Amino acid sequence: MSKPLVLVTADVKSIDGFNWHATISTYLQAVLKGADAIPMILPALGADLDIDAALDNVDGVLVTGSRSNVNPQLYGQEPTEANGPYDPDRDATTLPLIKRAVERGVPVFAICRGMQEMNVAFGGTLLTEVQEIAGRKDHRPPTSDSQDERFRIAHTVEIHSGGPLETVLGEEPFEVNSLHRQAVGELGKGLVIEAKAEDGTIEAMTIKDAPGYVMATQWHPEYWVMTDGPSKKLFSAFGDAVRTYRQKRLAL
Ligand SMILES: N[C@@H](CCC(=O)NCCCC(=O)O)C(=O)O
Repeated sequence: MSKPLVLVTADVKSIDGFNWHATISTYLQAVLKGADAIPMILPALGADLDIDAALDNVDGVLVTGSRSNVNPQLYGQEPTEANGPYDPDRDATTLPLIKRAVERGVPVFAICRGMQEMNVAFGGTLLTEVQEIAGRKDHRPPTSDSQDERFRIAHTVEIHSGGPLETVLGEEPFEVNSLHRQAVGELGKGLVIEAKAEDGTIEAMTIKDAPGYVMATQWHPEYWVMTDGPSKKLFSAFGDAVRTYRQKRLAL
């Protein structure tokens, strides 16, 4: 069978006076090598993009992380300069993309900002500056020029029993990296917690009764996908889901 195609979401970056639609190559490499699929960057063209037409031709969606934050207006709060940077074109693309992909049963894997977007897309809220909330730990990366250092293993995650994450990774707690200052607050409609950090931060989610595979992690399995067991298993499970979806899609 030919290789499955996976849409990878893009950030909008201003470079040399132009808007570029880009993502970090570790996400693309993880789709290519960890899921054995072809990554295709979906530009953040918002309402100009026909999301259903894009989804008609693919087998999965990877919603990437990003330093920008989801605009709080999208979950009923006020934007502030301190809470930024924002990326309105990305928000206008990823929120409808996630919603439609989940509704249609297209496999979705959402990472970090991607998981936060999934929660907002289904009506949930986000907490901001988690490190300032009583009882919470600092989930931000260290300041370093070394990405290996920034994506270092940072804390333990405990898996909720009986869910799809336990099916993929087993029941034992495991270690993850951590590069965020926001976190899931009130859960969106249908969202189910799959894992938490020791300080109660929601670390993984799926969606109850979704017609297709859905997984979201607050940590970054793409970064260590070639060397870390749980990261490998997560991308391999996503790859299996997109291959199964492709078989069905091409048989129609
Ligand atoms: N901005 C949000 C989402 C965090 C996220 O996706 N982080 C990826 C950052 C990658 C990097 O810093 O290189 C938040 O802060 O919670």
